[in-house]
Amino acid sequence: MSSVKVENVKKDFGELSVLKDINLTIEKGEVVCIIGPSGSGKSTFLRCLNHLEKLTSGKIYIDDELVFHRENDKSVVKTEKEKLVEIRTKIGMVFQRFNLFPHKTVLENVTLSPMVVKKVGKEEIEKKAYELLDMVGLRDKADEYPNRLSGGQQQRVAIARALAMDPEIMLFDEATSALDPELVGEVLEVMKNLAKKHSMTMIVVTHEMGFAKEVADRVIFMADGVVVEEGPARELIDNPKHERTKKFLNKVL
Ligand SMILES: Nc1ncnc2c1ncn2[C@@H]1O[C@H](COP(=O)(O)OP(=O)(O)OP(=O)(O)O)[C@@H](O)[C@H]1O
Repeated sequence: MSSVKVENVKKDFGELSVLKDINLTIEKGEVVCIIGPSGSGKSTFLRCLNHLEKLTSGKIYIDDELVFHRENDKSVVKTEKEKLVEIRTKIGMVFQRFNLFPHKTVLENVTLSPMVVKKVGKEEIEKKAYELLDMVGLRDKADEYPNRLSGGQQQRVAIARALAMDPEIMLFDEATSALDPELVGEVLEVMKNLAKKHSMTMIVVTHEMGFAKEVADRVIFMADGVVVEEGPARELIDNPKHERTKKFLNKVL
C-alpha cells in the first residue's frame, strides 16, 4: 500500500488546459472514486499519476518520495527511465479497453509482465496467477484465449494481470464503461472485493455512482480540470454542497 500526493498539477494539450492546478492527497489503503462530466480531465489525471502523460507542471509524490516533477519553463522530468519502470511496477492500471494480448492464453496474459519485468520464476508466478484467477472467478479459463471470453471476463483477466505485478496502488479508468450492462456487475464485484478485503490503495474513475457510494472512502468531483468538491462518499453523493456537483448528480442519478 502506498500513499499519493499531488501538488499543483497542470496538464495542457497545446492550447487546451485540461488539468488546472490539482492538489490532492490519497492515503495508504484509501479507496477514492473520481466522478465528473465527460471531458473534465479524469482520465488525464489518472494517466499523469503513472506518467502515461507528462505533467505540464506540478509534482507527484508516492509515499512522500517525489517521483514526477516538471517545471513549466525547463521541461525537466525528474524521473529516469529505470526509475520509471520501478514506479510503474508499483502502480497497476486497468483501462476501459482491456488490451489483453490476443495471442496469449489467459494464464500467459497474467504471468507475462511479472516474468519479463520483475524476473519472477515461472513456477512461482503461475501459482500466484492461479490464485488471482480464482479470485476473479476465472481459474477454469486459464488456457483460453481472450477472444473466447466475454468482455466482463476479459476485464476480470485484466484486473488479475495488473494484480500479478503486486502493485501498491491500483488505478481504474472507467473499467466498466465499455461493457454490456449485464456484464458490469461481475467486474464491479471483483473491484469491490479488492477494496474491502485486500486493503489496496485504489483510485477509480467511474460513472457508477452506486459503486462509488458503497465502496469509496472518499469521492472527488472534477469538472473542467479542477476539483470542485471532495468528501466522504455518501455525504458527497447524497448531500453535495456545490451547484456544479448537484447539477451533475441530478443528471446521472
Ligand atoms: N492526448 C490528447 N491530446 C489532446 N487532447 C486530449 C488528449 N487526451 C485528452 N484530451 C482532451 O482532454 C480533455 C479531457 O479528457 P479526459 O479523457 O481526461 O476526460 P474525462 O473526464 O476522462 O472524460 P470521459 O469521462 O469522457 O472519459 C478532453 O477535452 C480531451 O479531448
